[in-house]
Amino acid sequence: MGGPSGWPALISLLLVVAILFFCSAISIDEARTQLLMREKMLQLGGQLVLTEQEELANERLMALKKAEVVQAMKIQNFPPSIHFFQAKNLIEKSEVFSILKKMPKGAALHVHDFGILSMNWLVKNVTYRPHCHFCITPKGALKFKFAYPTPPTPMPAECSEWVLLEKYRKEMQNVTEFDYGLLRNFTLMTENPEVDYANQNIVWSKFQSIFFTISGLVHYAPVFRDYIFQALEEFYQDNVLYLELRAMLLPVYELNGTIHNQEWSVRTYREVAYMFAKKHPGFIGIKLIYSDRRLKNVSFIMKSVQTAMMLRATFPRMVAGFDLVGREDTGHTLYDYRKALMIPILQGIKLPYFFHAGETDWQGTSIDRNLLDALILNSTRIGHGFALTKHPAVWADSWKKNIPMEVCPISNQESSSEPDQERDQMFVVVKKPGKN
Ligand SMILES: O=c1[nH]cnc2c1ncn2[C@@H]1O[C@H](CO)[C@@H](O)[C@H]1O
Repeated sequence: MGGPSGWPALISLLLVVAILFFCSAISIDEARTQLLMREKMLQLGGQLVLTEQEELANERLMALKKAEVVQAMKIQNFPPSIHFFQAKNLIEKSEVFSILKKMPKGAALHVHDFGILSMNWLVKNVTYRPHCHFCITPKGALKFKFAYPTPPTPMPAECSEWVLLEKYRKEMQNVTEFDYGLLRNFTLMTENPEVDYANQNIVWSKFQSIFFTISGLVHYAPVFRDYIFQALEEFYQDNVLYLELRAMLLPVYELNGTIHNQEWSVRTYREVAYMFAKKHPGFIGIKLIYSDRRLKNVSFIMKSVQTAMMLRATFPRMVAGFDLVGREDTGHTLYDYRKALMIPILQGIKLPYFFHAGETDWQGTSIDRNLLDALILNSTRIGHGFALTKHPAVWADSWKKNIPMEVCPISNQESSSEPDQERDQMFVVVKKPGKN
């Protein structure tokens, strides 16, 4: 009997269904909003409360960022997901980057003495100074030396005869091309990183040869001063107001061959930073983390630890502590050096450590255990540390002990053969253990 009398029932049934449908739709939206809110709170900086003005600035920045992401999706080319050497040009064109460049950074806490400025300055400024000589080692590496008169020819096993660069350039047809060639010798930059740096041995070997090559330029006393000043200038342009530098304090030389000691170098860093601060409002200063190479035998490292203690006692406001640098995978472990690294504590002297540790993919090896020893030796901070994700106990304790990780995804990408792996681990490391 489904006559007209059945209509109201049908209509109410439909109404119930419609209400149920909309209710569940609303609850889906609500649930999503809630989840999104929770995730936002868990994000880095998610609990920051912005002022009205900051909110406005954030909205503008996020709008620009979204536009860049949309564009990247369209052309399927997203700079953070490609190799830095290929992405650098794109990054430099980004409006978001130009804003980030101006924003206050505070401090740069992990930089190395030899890699703190644009290498083009070395080519265009330093190699054009008078008395600059070069020679070529049997392995094809360039070596530089400022000297007057031209130094005697080295042993053939060491280097070719010294060539005065000024004279060499005068006789050259294409100086621009030569200078570009120099620049290629001073940086890792290449168009095909995946091909040119097929494994980590190749990239680290080029990396070391760059430091070898520029060393003779940077350690010439008049250049050394200008080098520090120019580096601070470049950081200041990026709004970095304080730096802690890993410095090996290698001998600095004068034109007549006089060689300066490590105290001289620390004093020079101090003088230049002071002079720089006078001319640049807001600049705070620099500190040095005296560093030695983890290739050396334990007896040498014992001496370096003592040097670090001496330098810190002499320059307590300039020398922050000690670190070991160089490729972790092929170097000595912190455990190998335990006798040296325990010297300060056994003498009741405080020498803060800033160890590179966990800059390795080789899980379960003795190198991978560096993170354990960095923690046990109370490292003030840990350099890189991307292996931390494989050490939940160390991760938890370093969080408890307030030991920050100094992260640099671009460095990890450059020194790696699997560009994205370390970078992805890095993003996890900056979070609290066990959190997303
Ligand atoms: O990311 C790094 N990990 C370990 N050592 C490094 C890194 N970058 C530079 N150096 C090392 O620091 C010294 C110059 O101060 C160089 O020996 C170089 O190999």
